[in-house]
Amino acid sequence: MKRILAIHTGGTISMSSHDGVVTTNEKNPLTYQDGVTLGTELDEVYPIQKPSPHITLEDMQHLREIIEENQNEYDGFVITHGTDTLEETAYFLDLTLNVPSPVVITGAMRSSNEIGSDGLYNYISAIRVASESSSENRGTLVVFNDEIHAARYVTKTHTSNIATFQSPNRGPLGFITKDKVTYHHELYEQDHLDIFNPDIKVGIIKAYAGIENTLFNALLDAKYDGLVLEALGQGNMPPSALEGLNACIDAGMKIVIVSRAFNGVVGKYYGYEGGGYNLGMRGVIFSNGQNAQKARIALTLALSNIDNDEEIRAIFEK
Ligand SMILES: NC(=O)C[C@H](N)C(=O)O
Repeated sequence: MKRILAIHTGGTISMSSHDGVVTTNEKNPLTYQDGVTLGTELDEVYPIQKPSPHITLEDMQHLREIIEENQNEYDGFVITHGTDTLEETAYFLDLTLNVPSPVVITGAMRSSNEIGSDGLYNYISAIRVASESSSENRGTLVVFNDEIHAARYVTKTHTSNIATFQSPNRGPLGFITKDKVTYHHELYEQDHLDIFNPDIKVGIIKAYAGIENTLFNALLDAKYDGLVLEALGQGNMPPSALEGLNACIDAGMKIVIVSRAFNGVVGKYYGYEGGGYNLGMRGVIFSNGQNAQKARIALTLALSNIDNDEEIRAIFEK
């Protein structure tokens, strides 16, 4: 029998709806007493009880430590989590953990007492995935609505639909049916970034037509170490913000560019003022496959661990 540790952290999966308003419960009502019917010995702990917009990088580090401390006692780990920042926690754990056992995160879009609540179903699916030997050495997995996604690529795509978690450009790693768990993608090579330095500050700025320098100057004044820039299209910026952006580059702030567009790649493509080619020639890093919030997790950890520019670049430019 596989030994599974479920770590509950809060989120809608632990909440209830009253007169149409979803509220937190002081005590998480989520539990599954019948692990044995899934062929598991299930232990449940409740170290955090927060809606996921309240989750911090320190909470993510705490979850990592719980898993590392218990890695010899359990064969797999399940985390239940709010969906708003679930992908950030999943990616933080994916980058920092170095354990072969499955680590599976899930949550719910409908709270515990709503009709069609997806919480218990997703939880049981996550326990099943965490109990499978084929889930080992795959990094952190996100299980939702019968699909298994890689932490690196998955994102929340809908504010309320239960099929919200998708991996744009990639698709799921596998799926869950009534009788089995199936993977149709092979393992992918994971980065491992051991140290989390809570003093590293990385912000996100989203580009828009006519964006001003002020946002960049604010990060500069607050001495941010890094910036993830959600640029336009294939990685271009309006000229109106170039003075601020260049001041950040000159000050040594590490800049990673992702796109405001949902699909496709960024890179040194356009040679006009503010175009990606020109920005690339100034040394910015282009990130493909990660959205801004996940590039921020990766850049925070990269700056915590590495002081070599090319090694940092290699984390993103795969
Ligand atoms: N579905 C959810 O869990 C959303 C909720 N606001 C949370 O992330 O905590």
